Amino acid sequence: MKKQITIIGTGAYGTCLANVLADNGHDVVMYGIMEQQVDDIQIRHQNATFFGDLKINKNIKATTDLSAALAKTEILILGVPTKALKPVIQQIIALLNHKVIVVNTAKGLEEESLGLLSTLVKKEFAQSNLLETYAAIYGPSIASEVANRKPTGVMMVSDDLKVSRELAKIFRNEYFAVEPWDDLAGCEIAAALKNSIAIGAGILDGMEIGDNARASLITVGVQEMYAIAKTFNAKIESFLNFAGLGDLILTATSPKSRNYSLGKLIAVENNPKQTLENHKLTVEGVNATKIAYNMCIELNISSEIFKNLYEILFNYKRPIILVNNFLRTKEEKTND
Ligand SMILES: NC(=O)C1=CN([C@@H]2O[C@H](COP(=O)(O)OP(=O)(O)OC[C@H]3O[C@@H](n4cnc5c(N)ncnc54)[C@H](OP(=O)(O)O)[C@@H]3O)[C@@H](O)[C@H]2O)C=CC1
Ligand SMILES: O=C(CO)COP(=O)(O)O
Repeated sequence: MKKQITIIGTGAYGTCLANVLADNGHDVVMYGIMEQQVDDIQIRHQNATFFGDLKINKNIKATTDLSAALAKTEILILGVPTKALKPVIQQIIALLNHKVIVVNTAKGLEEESLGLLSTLVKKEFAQSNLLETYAAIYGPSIASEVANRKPTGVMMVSDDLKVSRELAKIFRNEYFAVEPWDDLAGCEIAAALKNSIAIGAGILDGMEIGDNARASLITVGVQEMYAIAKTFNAKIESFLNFAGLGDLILTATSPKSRNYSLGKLIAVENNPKQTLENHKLTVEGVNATKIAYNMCIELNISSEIFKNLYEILFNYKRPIILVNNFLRTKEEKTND
């Protein structure tokens, strides 16, 4: 059945999901703050900021009027980065007058409470009684490939598998495979922390340390990610599926990933402070590293990758420290 879907944010991922959903015959309206991007989508059926002259589905509507964008919505997709979630939700609640299903796309964690984004979103909606269901979409899905209708596998995750199944049907098509799942904590932590590991992989590749080293870093990385996730009762199966392994492999190996690319640049320029100050793209892994580092301290988890990445990204230590330390296993440290 045709759904009324609103996408908040006219960024790369919001736009490619709008394309998937419009291809599936749903009514899609995008809300954006950049007039030029909104006009590009509404009038020229493209989003040149992210996808050059690629034409997107001409039925996608776009507006800078949030109230109009929310008027008929049944499914609200949050397509903004983690740091914008809270203010955006507050704006939405002030204008919304009926219940909605919320699907989050942001890959991050909550800094203040060292907690999950699902908890943050549900808490923000709690007083309003406007949240019907919360779900999130995770998996290896570089936006430009999805926009070009290249085969992609993702997971639709909520607390209730039945709800995930219903939502997955709305998104699924011949190029966009959507697997329903019910482990929000596991998928959220995997989705957020793979971005940090991708920065680490980029650093190693920028220093031309080798393929063995990259594979080893990814392996130790997934162990550190899962050690944190276990404390949230995450399921190992989440880490063996698109949200975990799939997205980690993609983001930690593809030059199309902004996290991986930032890591590479940090290594090549060898001046983390300057590289980070000059970098303007959305790179969720920087803040995720700070949160993971603090989680590890709080939860008493040993972590060479998050610790050394934190030193590089926040104390501007030289990237070589990651190379020197990431293979210092727990066993070795016990024998020190
Ligand atoms: N790109 C990808 O391949 C994928 C991204 N994701 C995740 O999706 C999330 C969004 O990423 P992505 O789309 O790539 O990011 P982009 O930087 O491409 O887009 C983010 C969009 O959100 C807009 N925005 C920011 N703040 C607000 C606000 N307060 N109100 C309305 N719009 C706002 C930005 O506008 P402005 O430019 O004006 O700031 C921009 O248009 C991230 O968490 C990312 O990790 C998930 C899967 C794949
Ligand atoms: O999450 C992504 C792909 O699944 C996008 O990764 P980047 O944010 O590193 O570009």
